[in-house]
Amino acid sequence: MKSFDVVVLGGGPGGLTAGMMLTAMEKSVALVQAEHDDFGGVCLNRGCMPTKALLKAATAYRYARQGEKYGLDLSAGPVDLKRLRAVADADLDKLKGMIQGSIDPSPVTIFRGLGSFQSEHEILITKNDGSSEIIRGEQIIIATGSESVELPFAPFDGEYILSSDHMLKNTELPERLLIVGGGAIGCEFATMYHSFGSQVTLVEAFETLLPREDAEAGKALADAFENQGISVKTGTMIEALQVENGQVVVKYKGSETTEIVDKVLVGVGRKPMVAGLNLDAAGVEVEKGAIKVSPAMQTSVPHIFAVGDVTGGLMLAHAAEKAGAILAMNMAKGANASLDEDGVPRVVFSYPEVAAIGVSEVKAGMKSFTMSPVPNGRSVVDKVAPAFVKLFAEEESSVITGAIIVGEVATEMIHELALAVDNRLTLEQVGNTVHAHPTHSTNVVKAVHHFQYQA
Ligand SMILES: Cc1cc2nc3c(=O)[nH]c(=O)nc-3n(C[C@H](O)[C@H](O)[C@H](O)COP(=O)(O)OP(=O)(O)OC[C@H]3O[C@@H](n4cnc5c(N)ncnc54)[C@H](O)[C@@H]3O)c2cc1C
Ligand SMILES: NC(=O)c1ccc[n+]([C@@H]2O[C@H](COP(=O)([O-])OP(=O)(O)OC[C@H]3O[C@@H](n4cnc5c(N)ncnc54)[C@H](O)[C@@H]3O)[C@@H](O)[C@H]2O)c1
Repeated sequence: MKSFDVVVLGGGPGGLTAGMMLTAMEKSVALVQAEHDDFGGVCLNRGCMPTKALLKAATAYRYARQGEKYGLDLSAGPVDLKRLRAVADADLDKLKGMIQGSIDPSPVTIFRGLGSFQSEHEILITKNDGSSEIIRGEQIIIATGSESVELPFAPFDGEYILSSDHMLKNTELPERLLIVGGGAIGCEFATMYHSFGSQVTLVEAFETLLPREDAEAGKALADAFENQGISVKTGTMIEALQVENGQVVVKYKGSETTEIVDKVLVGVGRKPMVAGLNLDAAGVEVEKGAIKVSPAMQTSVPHIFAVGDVTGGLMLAHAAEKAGAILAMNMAKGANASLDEDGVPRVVFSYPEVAAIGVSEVKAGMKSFTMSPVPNGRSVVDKVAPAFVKLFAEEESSVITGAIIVGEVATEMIHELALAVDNRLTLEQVGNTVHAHPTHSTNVVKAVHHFQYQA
């Protein structure tokens, strides 16, 4: 039986980062990746990157259709999703090549297949062709990611009731698309398909979109969506989705009216990928569907660790990657460091974009300030809505503890506030920093100044 210092299950941002760092620190590492994805995990194969490639096409298409606004005569024919997907695939191939380029020269040992526990040190790897082998790890990292959650009354069928995985393979533009769930997936796909020309209805159970974020920002996003023509139904639950004659009949809870759509995307969250791991064979405990870990990512079995989406919490690629790096250092140096989730930016690539850092509500000893969106030079010539900026700070010290921005390039703008939160910078320090003209970021400094001088 082949034996390694560390066996890593899952080659997404969390597992790949941890595995490659441990290899660089001269551990013998086996990286086990299921055959249905290439290295890069959900993020590269069916998450962050294909969605962002298609959202870029959506932005280009939106600009082309609004050429007149800029004094341009542009013509935009209908969208061919097959062609867009082929372009996105070429991007993904480049990115996969870059990952492979870092794996190839490294001494890491690759296994392709599904890993599962045989005992607390042994992993069975089963390939699609049925062949299998068992390897041993002195230590083991579980980094198997997550999978889409289904609606109990309407399981995925891949044709009408779709997960984000299905939606990314879809090559037909639905005339009417219902999206269930106003989280990151719902808002990004609403932007994508609305831009491509579908009639989109976005349904969220809570009263605001992105309900884990600040409610005012969620409302600002919903208003922007409504102004564009996306139908947003917050505080709304669906009772039934019935496929009839090639369409889906949508029945809302507490209402007699029904709606007919062509396809439904269900984006109601993701759950840790623990199925099939045979965790009982190793005695690894699960809590609320996620692998139970200490802040330093140790499971209930001391030599087994878990990182990324499979641990629940923030399901973000950069969080998994950073946690993977911390875990690798912990394992190599016997340390106990943990990921500070307050320092992880949370961004949504909708139109407008939403980006947040740190706290999302006023806690004891804190104050907040919401700046009404004020047009500036950049927003006027770009012909876009000015950024909504909300800031949170400690009452006494004025140290910035959180921020949320809704607007053009918010996902880039957030990083100065991430630096502020991470380094306990004050409103004064950020306010004294000269911001280039004309940029959207001048609204951040304007918000800081208003916050400093408010009554
Ligand atoms: C549509 C969509 C868009 C997203 N967009 C963004 C974004 O823009 N920004 C962002 O930060 N995050 C985004 N995310 C979330 C991001 O993809 C995840 O948070 C991130 O990929 C988690 O990394 P991970 O390493 O924990 O797991 P994953 O990336 O899920 O990787 C785990 C890998 O392990 C493999 N695996 C599973 N079980 C086994 C097994 N038994 N044996 C071997 N291999 C196994 C899986 O096939 C997978 O390839 C998006 C997610 C989705 C679904
Ligand atoms: N840009 C990004 O970083 C990005 C993009 C896409 C996905 N992701 C990650 O992927 C994960 C999954 O995304 P997601 O959007 O599916 O999950 P999510 O948890 O972000 O949002 C799901 C939403 O669905 C709502 N919901 C749940 N059940 C519902 C129901 N029956 N009817 C109506 N609404 C319902 C919830 O209230 C919630 O607002 C998230 O952790 C997210 O962070 C990140």
